[in-house]
Amino acid sequence: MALCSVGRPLLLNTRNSLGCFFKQKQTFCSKANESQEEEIRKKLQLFPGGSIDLQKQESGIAVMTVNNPARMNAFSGSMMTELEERVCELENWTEGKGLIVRGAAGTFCSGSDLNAVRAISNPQDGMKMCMFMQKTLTRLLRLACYRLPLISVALVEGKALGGGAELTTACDFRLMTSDAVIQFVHKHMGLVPGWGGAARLVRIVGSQNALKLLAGVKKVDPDFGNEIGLADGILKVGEGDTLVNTERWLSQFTKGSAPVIRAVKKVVLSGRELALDEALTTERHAFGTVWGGPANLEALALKTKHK
Ligand SMILES: CCCC(=O)SCCNC(=O)CCNC(=O)[C@H](O)C(C)(C)COP(=O)(O)OP(=O)(O)OC[C@H]1O[C@@H](n2cnc3c(N)ncnc32)[C@H](O)[C@@H]1OP(=O)(O)O
Repeated sequence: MALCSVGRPLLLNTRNSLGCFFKQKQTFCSKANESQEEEIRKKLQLFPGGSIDLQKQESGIAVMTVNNPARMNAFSGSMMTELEERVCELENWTEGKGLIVRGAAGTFCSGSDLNAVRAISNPQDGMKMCMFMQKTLTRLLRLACYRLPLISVALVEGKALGGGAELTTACDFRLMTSDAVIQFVHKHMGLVPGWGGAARLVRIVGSQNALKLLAGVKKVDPDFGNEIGLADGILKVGEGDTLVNTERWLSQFTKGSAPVIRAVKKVVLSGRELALDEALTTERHAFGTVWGGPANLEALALKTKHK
Protein backbone atom coordinates (compact mmCIF):
# COMPACT_ATOMS: atom_id res chain seq x y z
CA MET A 1 0.00 0.00 0.00
CA ALA A 2 1.25 3.47 -0.84
CA LEU A 3 2.26 5.51 2.14
CA CYS A 4 -0.89 7.59 2.04
CA SER A 5 -3.13 5.92 -0.47
CA VAL A 6 -6.68 7.17 -0.49
CA GLY A 7 -8.85 5.13 1.80
CA ARG A 8 -5.89 4.44 4.07
CA PRO A 9 -6.14 4.79 7.84
CA LEU A 10 -6.09 8.56 8.17
CA LEU A 11 -4.10 8.55 11.38
CA LEU A 12 -1.23 6.85 9.56
CA ASN A 13 -1.10 9.58 6.99
CA THR A 14 -1.29 12.39 9.52
CA ARG A 15 1.63 10.93 11.42
CA ASN A 16 3.69 10.31 8.35
CA SER A 17 3.41 13.76 6.95
CA LEU A 18 3.29 15.84 10.10
CA GLY A 19 4.31 13.72 13.03
CA CYS A 20 7.73 15.31 13.01
CA PHE A 21 6.61 18.40 14.81
CA PHE A 22 2.90 19.02 14.72
CA LYS A 23 1.37 17.78 17.92
CA GLN A 24 -2.03 17.79 16.33
CA LYS A 25 -5.16 16.65 17.96
CA GLN A 26 -5.84 13.43 16.11
CA THR A 27 -9.40 14.37 15.26
CA PHE A 28 -9.67 12.02 12.31
CA CYS A 29 -8.21 8.96 13.93
CA SER A 30 -11.25 7.14 15.25
CA LYS A 31 -12.86 4.37 13.26
CA ALA A 32 -16.07 6.42 13.26
CA ASN A 33 -14.33 9.35 11.60
CA GLU A 34 -12.62 7.11 9.08
CA SER A 35 -15.91 5.66 7.97
CA GLN A 36 -17.43 9.12 7.95
CA GLU A 37 -14.68 10.26 5.57
CA GLU A 38 -15.22 7.26 3.35
CA GLU A 39 -18.91 8.08 3.32
CA ILE A 40 -18.32 11.68 2.25
CA ARG A 41 -15.84 10.51 -0.41
CA LYS A 42 -18.55 8.27 -1.86
CA LYS A 43 -21.09 11.07 -1.68
CA LEU A 44 -18.76 13.55 -3.37
CA GLN A 45 -18.18 11.11 -6.20
CA LEU A 46 -21.88 11.31 -6.99
CA PHE A 47 -21.15 14.81 -8.37
CA PRO A 48 -18.72 14.22 -11.22
CA GLY A 49 -17.19 16.61 -13.72
CA GLY A 50 -13.81 18.15 -14.43
CA SER A 51 -10.52 16.86 -13.11
CA ILE A 52 -7.46 17.77 -11.08
CA ASP A 53 -4.46 17.20 -13.30
CA LEU A 54 -0.95 16.78 -12.02
CA GLN A 55 2.12 17.02 -14.19
CA LYS A 56 5.34 16.13 -12.38
CA GLN A 57 8.23 17.56 -14.38
CA GLU A 58 11.84 16.43 -14.46
CA SER A 59 12.85 19.84 -13.12
CA GLY A 60 11.23 18.86 -9.80
CA ILE A 61 8.47 21.43 -10.31
CA ALA A 62 4.96 19.99 -10.58
CA VAL A 63 1.99 21.76 -12.11
CA MET A 64 -1.42 21.00 -10.65
CA THR A 65 -4.33 22.22 -12.78
CA VAL A 66 -7.90 22.70 -11.59
CA ASN A 67 -9.63 21.67 -14.78
CA ASN A 68 -13.33 22.32 -15.25
CA PRO A 69 -13.44 25.22 -17.71
CA ALA A 70 -17.14 24.84 -18.60
CA ARG A 71 -17.84 25.89 -14.99
CA MET A 72 -15.00 28.36 -14.58
CA ASN A 73 -13.02 25.58 -12.86
CA ALA A 74 -15.55 25.12 -10.07
CA PHE A 75 -14.86 22.13 -7.82
CA SER A 76 -17.20 19.25 -8.52
CA GLY A 77 -17.45 16.52 -5.87
CA SER A 78 -15.20 14.16 -7.82
CA MET A 79 -12.60 16.93 -8.16
CA MET A 80 -12.49 17.19 -4.37
CA THR A 81 -11.62 13.52 -4.05
CA GLU A 82 -9.16 13.81 -6.96
CA LEU A 83 -7.47 16.70 -5.18
CA GLU A 84 -6.91 14.43 -2.20
CA GLU A 85 -5.36 11.80 -4.51
CA ARG A 86 -3.06 14.36 -6.15
CA VAL A 87 -1.92 15.68 -2.76
CA CYS A 88 -1.17 12.12 -1.78
CA GLU A 89 0.92 11.68 -4.95
CA LEU A 90 2.85 14.83 -4.12
CA GLU A 91 3.48 13.63 -0.57
CA ASN A 92 5.21 10.63 -2.07
CA TRP A 93 7.13 12.43 -4.81
CA THR A 94 10.69 12.18 -3.62
CA GLU A 95 12.08 14.39 -6.42
CA GLY A 96 9.63 17.23 -5.69
CA LYS A 97 10.96 20.75 -5.13
CA GLY A 98 8.13 23.02 -6.15
CA LEU A 99 4.46 23.07 -7.01
CA ILE A 100 2.45 25.48 -9.14
CA VAL A 101 -1.32 25.39 -8.62
CA ARG A 102 -3.33 27.00 -11.41
CA GLY A 103 -6.66 26.83 -13.21
CA ALA A 104 -7.31 25.69 -16.77
CA ALA A 105 -8.12 28.05 -19.63
CA GLY A 106 -6.88 31.28 -18.11
CA THR A 107 -8.95 31.45 -14.94
CA PHE A 108 -8.18 30.08 -11.47
CA CYS A 109 -11.27 28.59 -9.81
CA SER A 110 -14.83 29.74 -9.05
CA GLY A 111 -15.14 27.73 -5.81
CA SER A 112 -17.54 24.89 -5.14
CA ASP A 113 -19.65 23.67 -7.99
CA LEU A 114 -22.96 25.30 -7.13
CA ASN A 115 -24.89 22.32 -8.53
CA ALA A 116 -23.25 20.06 -5.94
CA VAL A 117 -23.73 22.72 -3.25
CA ARG A 118 -27.45 22.80 -3.97
CA ALA A 119 -27.69 19.01 -3.80
CA ILE A 120 -25.93 18.72 -0.44
CA SER A 121 -27.23 21.88 1.14
CA ASN A 122 -28.05 20.30 4.52
CA PRO A 123 -25.67 21.34 7.36
CA GLN A 124 -24.49 17.77 8.09
CA ASP A 125 -23.28 17.13 4.54
CA GLY A 126 -21.87 20.64 4.34
CA MET A 127 -19.80 20.04 7.48
CA LYS A 128 -18.50 16.73 6.17
CA MET A 129 -17.53 18.25 2.81
CA CYS A 130 -15.82 21.09 4.60
CA MET A 131 -13.94 18.72 6.94
CA PHE A 132 -12.76 16.77 3.91
CA MET A 133 -11.55 19.88 2.06
CA GLN A 134 -9.98 21.38 5.20
CA LYS A 135 -7.97 18.27 5.73
CA THR A 136 -6.86 18.00 2.10
CA LEU A 137 -5.87 21.66 1.88
CA THR A 138 -4.01 21.45 5.19
CA ARG A 139 -2.01 18.57 3.73
CA LEU A 140 -1.38 20.65 0.61
CA LEU A 141 -0.09 23.56 2.66
CA ARG A 142 2.08 21.35 4.82
CA LEU A 143 3.63 19.43 1.94
CA ALA A 144 7.31 19.32 2.61
CA CYS A 145 7.19 19.94 6.33
CA TYR A 146 8.48 16.46 6.86
CA ARG A 147 10.24 14.82 3.95
CA LEU A 148 10.17 17.03 0.88
CA PRO A 149 11.74 20.41 0.22
CA LEU A 150 8.66 21.44 -1.69
CA ILE A 151 7.49 25.06 -1.99
CA SER A 152 4.15 25.92 -3.57
CA VAL A 153 2.74 28.90 -5.44
CA ALA A 154 -0.78 29.62 -6.66
CA LEU A 155 -0.69 31.15 -10.13
CA VAL A 156 -3.85 33.25 -10.10
CA GLU A 157 -5.09 34.18 -13.56
CA GLY A 158 -8.64 35.44 -14.08
CA LYS A 159 -10.82 34.82 -11.04
CA ALA A 160 -10.33 33.02 -7.75
CA LEU A 161 -13.72 33.11 -6.05
CA GLY A 162 -15.11 31.52 -2.87
CA GLY A 163 -13.42 28.17 -2.39
CA GLY A 164 -11.05 29.17 -5.22
CA ALA A 165 -9.86 32.09 -3.09
CA GLU A 166 -9.48 29.65 -0.19
CA LEU A 167 -7.38 27.34 -2.36
CA THR A 168 -4.90 30.16 -3.04
CA THR A 169 -4.27 30.44 0.71
CA ALA A 170 -3.25 26.77 0.88
CA CYS A 171 -0.10 27.60 -1.11
CA ASP A 172 3.07 29.15 0.29
CA PHE A 173 2.91 32.01 -2.23
CA ARG A 174 0.46 33.66 -4.60
CA LEU A 175 1.36 35.27 -7.94
CA MET A 176 -1.39 37.25 -9.65
CA THR A 177 -1.53 38.17 -13.32
CA SER A 178 -2.30 41.84 -13.84
CA ASP A 179 -5.97 41.13 -14.67
CA ALA A 180 -6.59 38.66 -11.82
CA VAL A 181 -9.04 39.03 -8.93
CA ILE A 182 -9.21 37.11 -5.68
CA GLN A 183 -12.53 37.49 -3.89
CA PHE A 184 -13.92 35.74 -0.85
CA VAL A 185 -17.53 35.90 -2.08
CA HIS A 186 -18.83 33.66 0.70
CA LYS A 187 -20.84 36.36 2.48
CA HIS A 188 -22.73 37.08 -0.73
CA MET A 189 -23.57 33.36 -0.84
CA GLY A 190 -24.77 33.41 2.78
CA LEU A 191 -21.66 31.50 3.83
CA VAL A 192 -18.29 31.84 5.49
CA PRO A 193 -15.14 30.08 4.32
CA GLY A 194 -15.15 26.43 5.35
CA TRP A 195 -12.09 24.97 3.64
CA GLY A 196 -9.74 26.54 6.18
CA GLY A 197 -9.47 29.70 4.10
CA ALA A 198 -10.37 32.11 6.90
CA ALA A 199 -7.85 30.69 9.36
CA ARG A 200 -5.12 30.78 6.74
CA LEU A 201 -6.11 34.23 5.48
CA VAL A 202 -5.77 35.72 8.98
CA ARG A 203 -2.24 34.32 9.16
CA ILE A 204 -1.36 35.77 5.77
CA VAL A 205 -2.88 39.26 5.89
CA GLY A 206 -3.72 39.76 9.58
CA SER A 207 -7.14 39.85 11.19
CA GLN A 208 -8.00 43.46 10.20
CA ASN A 209 -7.45 42.84 6.52
CA ALA A 210 -9.11 39.41 6.70
CA LEU A 211 -12.19 41.03 8.21
CA LYS A 212 -12.26 43.59 5.41
CA LEU A 213 -11.97 40.88 2.75
CA LEU A 214 -14.58 38.57 4.29
CA ALA A 215 -17.10 41.05 5.72
CA GLY A 216 -16.67 43.57 2.89
CA VAL A 217 -16.37 40.90 0.16
CA LYS A 218 -13.61 43.13 -1.22
CA LYS A 219 -12.20 42.34 -4.63
CA VAL A 220 -8.46 41.88 -4.35
CA ASP A 221 -6.72 43.04 -7.51
CA PRO A 222 -2.93 42.58 -7.80
CA ASP A 223 -2.05 46.02 -6.39
CA PHE A 224 -4.32 45.63 -3.38
CA GLY A 225 -3.09 42.06 -2.99
CA ASN A 226 0.47 43.32 -2.95
CA GLU A 227 -0.37 46.02 -0.42
CA ILE A 228 -1.91 43.63 2.11
CA GLY A 229 0.53 40.78 1.49
CA LEU A 230 -1.89 38.39 -0.17
CA ALA A 231 -0.04 38.62 -3.50
CA ASP A 232 3.68 37.93 -3.57
CA GLY A 233 4.17 39.17 -7.09
CA ILE A 234 2.43 40.43 -10.20
CA LEU A 235 2.86 38.91 -13.66
CA LYS A 236 2.09 41.30 -16.49
CA VAL A 237 -0.27 39.75 -19.04
CA GLY A 238 1.34 39.62 -22.48
CA GLU A 239 4.91 39.59 -21.17
CA GLY A 240 5.88 36.02 -21.91
CA ASP A 241 4.34 32.73 -20.91
CA THR A 242 2.84 33.05 -17.42
CA LEU A 243 3.59 29.45 -16.50
CA VAL A 244 7.24 29.76 -17.55
CA ASN A 245 7.51 33.07 -15.67
CA THR A 246 5.97 31.47 -12.57
CA GLU A 247 8.42 28.59 -12.78
CA ARG A 248 11.31 31.05 -13.04
CA TRP A 249 9.99 33.03 -10.06
CA LEU A 250 9.57 29.87 -7.97
CA SER A 251 13.06 28.61 -8.78
CA GLN A 252 14.66 31.35 -6.66
CA PHE A 253 13.22 29.50 -3.63
CA THR A 254 13.62 25.91 -4.79
CA LYS A 255 17.23 25.96 -5.96
CA GLY A 256 19.92 24.81 -3.59
CA SER A 257 20.39 22.07 -1.05
CA ALA A 258 17.25 19.99 -0.52
CA PRO A 259 17.86 19.36 3.23
CA VAL A 260 18.38 23.09 3.81
CA ILE A 261 15.18 24.05 1.95
CA ARG A 262 13.31 21.37 3.87
CA ALA A 263 14.64 22.78 7.14
CA VAL A 264 13.69 26.33 6.09
CA LYS A 265 10.13 25.27 5.41
CA LYS A 266 9.99 23.38 8.68
CA VAL A 267 11.06 26.36 10.79
CA VAL A 268 8.70 28.73 9.00
CA LEU A 269 5.68 26.42 9.25
CA SER A 270 6.33 25.63 12.89
CA GLY A 271 6.82 29.34 13.63
CA ARG A 272 3.45 30.01 12.08
CA GLU A 273 1.50 27.11 13.53
CA LEU A 274 3.00 26.20 16.89
CA ALA A 275 3.28 27.91 20.26
CA LEU A 276 6.62 29.70 20.71
CA ASP A 277 8.21 27.07 22.96
CA GLU A 278 7.37 24.27 20.57
CA ALA A 279 8.46 26.31 17.56
CA LEU A 280 11.81 27.00 19.26
CA THR A 281 12.29 23.30 19.90
CA THR A 282 11.52 22.52 16.27
CA GLU A 283 13.92 25.21 15.12
CA ARG A 284 16.65 23.71 17.29
CA HIS A 285 16.06 20.26 15.82
CA ALA A 286 15.97 21.63 12.27
CA PHE A 287 19.22 23.47 12.94
CA GLY A 288 20.74 20.19 14.07
CA THR A 289 19.86 18.58 10.75
CA VAL A 290 21.88 21.12 8.71
CA TRP A 291 24.71 22.18 11.05
CA GLY A 292 27.85 20.47 9.82
CA GLY A 293 25.90 19.05 6.90
CA PRO A 294 27.22 18.91 3.32
CA ALA A 295 25.88 22.36 2.30
CA ASN A 296 27.24 23.94 5.48
CA LEU A 297 30.69 22.34 5.10
CA GLU A 298 30.84 23.30 1.43
CA ALA A 299 30.00 26.93 2.22
CA LEU A 300 32.69 26.98 4.92
CA ALA A 301 35.27 25.45 2.58
CA LEU A 302 34.46 28.02 -0.12
CA LYS A 303 34.80 30.85 2.42
CA THR A 304 31.50 32.14 1.07
CA LYS A 305 31.08 35.92 1.17
CA HIS A 306 27.61 37.49 1.17
CA LYS A 307 28.18 40.66 -0.84
C1 LIG B 1 -16.79 26.69 0.85
C2 LIG B 1 -16.81 27.03 -0.60
C3 LIG B 1 -17.82 28.11 -0.93
C4 LIG B 1 -17.95 28.40 -2.40
O1 LIG B 1 -17.02 28.26 -3.13
S1 LIG B 1 -19.50 28.89 -2.96
C5 LIG B 1 -19.24 29.20 -4.70
C6 LIG B 1 -18.72 30.58 -4.92
N1 LIG B 1 -18.62 30.87 -6.30
C7 LIG B 1 -19.59 31.47 -7.00
O2 LIG B 1 -20.62 31.80 -6.48
C8 LIG B 1 -19.31 31.70 -8.47
C9 LIG B 1 -20.58 32.06 -9.23
N2 LIG B 1 -20.22 32.37 -10.58
C10 LIG B 1 -19.95 33.60 -11.01
O3 LIG B 1 -19.93 34.55 -10.25
C11 LIG B 1 -19.64 33.78 -12.48
O4 LIG B 1 -20.06 32.64 -13.17
C12 LIG B 1 -18.12 34.01 -12.73
C13 LIG B 1 -17.27 32.93 -12.09
C14 LIG B 1 -17.73 35.41 -12.22
C15 LIG B 1 -17.87 33.97 -14.27
O5 LIG B 1 -18.69 34.86 -14.91
P1 LIG B 1 -18.72 34.90 -16.51
O6 LIG B 1 -17.33 35.07 -17.01
O7 LIG B 1 -19.75 35.91 -16.89
O8 LIG B 1 -19.16 33.45 -16.95
P2 LIG B 1 -20.54 32.71 -16.66
O9 LIG B 1 -21.22 33.26 -15.47
O10 LIG B 1 -21.32 32.65 -17.92
O11 LIG B 1 -19.99 31.25 -16.27
C16 LIG B 1 -19.64 30.30 -17.24
C17 LIG B 1 -20.31 29.01 -16.82
O12 LIG B 1 -19.70 28.58 -15.61
C18 LIG B 1 -20.71 28.29 -14.67
N3 LIG B 1 -20.18 28.49 -13.31
C19 LIG B 1 -19.40 29.49 -12.89
N4 LIG B 1 -19.10 29.34 -11.61
C20 LIG B 1 -19.71 28.19 -11.20
C21 LIG B 1 -19.78 27.50 -9.98
N5 LIG B 1 -19.13 27.93 -8.88
N6 LIG B 1 -20.49 26.36 -9.94
C22 LIG B 1 -21.12 25.89 -11.03
N7 LIG B 1 -21.11 26.52 -12.22
C23 LIG B 1 -20.41 27.66 -12.29
C24 LIG B 1 -21.83 29.24 -15.03
O13 LIG B 1 -23.06 28.81 -14.47
C25 LIG B 1 -21.80 29.18 -16.53
O14 LIG B 1 -22.41 27.98 -16.93
P3 LIG B 1 -23.48 27.99 -18.14
O15 LIG B 1 -22.71 28.46 -19.33
O16 LIG B 1 -24.55 28.93 -17.74
O17 LIG B 1 -23.94 26.58 -18.25
